Amino acid sequence: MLSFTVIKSITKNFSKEIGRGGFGVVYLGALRNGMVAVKMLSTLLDMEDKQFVDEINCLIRAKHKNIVRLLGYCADTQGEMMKFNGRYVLVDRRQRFLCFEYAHNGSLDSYLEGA
Ligand SMILES: Nc1ncnc2c1ncn2[C@@H]1O[C@H](COP(=O)(O)OP(=O)(O)OP(=O)(O)O)[C@@H](O)[C@H]1O
Repeated sequence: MLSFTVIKSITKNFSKEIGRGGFGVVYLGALRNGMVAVKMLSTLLDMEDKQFVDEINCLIRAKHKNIVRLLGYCADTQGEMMKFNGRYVLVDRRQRFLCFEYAHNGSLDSYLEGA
C-alpha cells in the first residue's frame, strides 16, 4: 500500500494527465526505474471499500504479458473543512488510487481507429 504522500510525489502533484476513463483520471508517475500510470478513482463513484478491495485482489492475480501489472494502490481519507449552510463542517475526503506499469505503446483505441 502506498501513502498519499508517495502518490503525490511520484506524480509531481498530479502535474501530467495522460488520459481519462470511465473510472477517473490517469496521471503520469515517475519511479527511479521508470514510468508508471496512476489512476485516480473518481470520488463520484461511491465505490464501497469491498468493491475496491475486490478490484485489487483481481488485478493482483492478473499476470499476463498483455495485461498491465498493478504495482500498488492507495486508499486515503483526509479530514477537510467545508462550508455547509453557512457553517464550516469537517468532512472525510476519501481518495483511491491504482498504480500500474506504464504502457508505452499508446491506447488500443488508436490502433482500432486506424484499422
Ligand atoms: N497503464 C497505462 N499506461 C499508459 N497509459 C495509460 C495506462 N492506463 C491508462 N492510460 C491512459 O489513460 C486513458 C484512460 O484509461 P482508463 O483505464 O482510465 O480508461 P479506459 O481504458 O477508457 O477504460 P475504463 O475507464 O472503462 O476502465 C487510456 O486511454 C490511456 O491513454
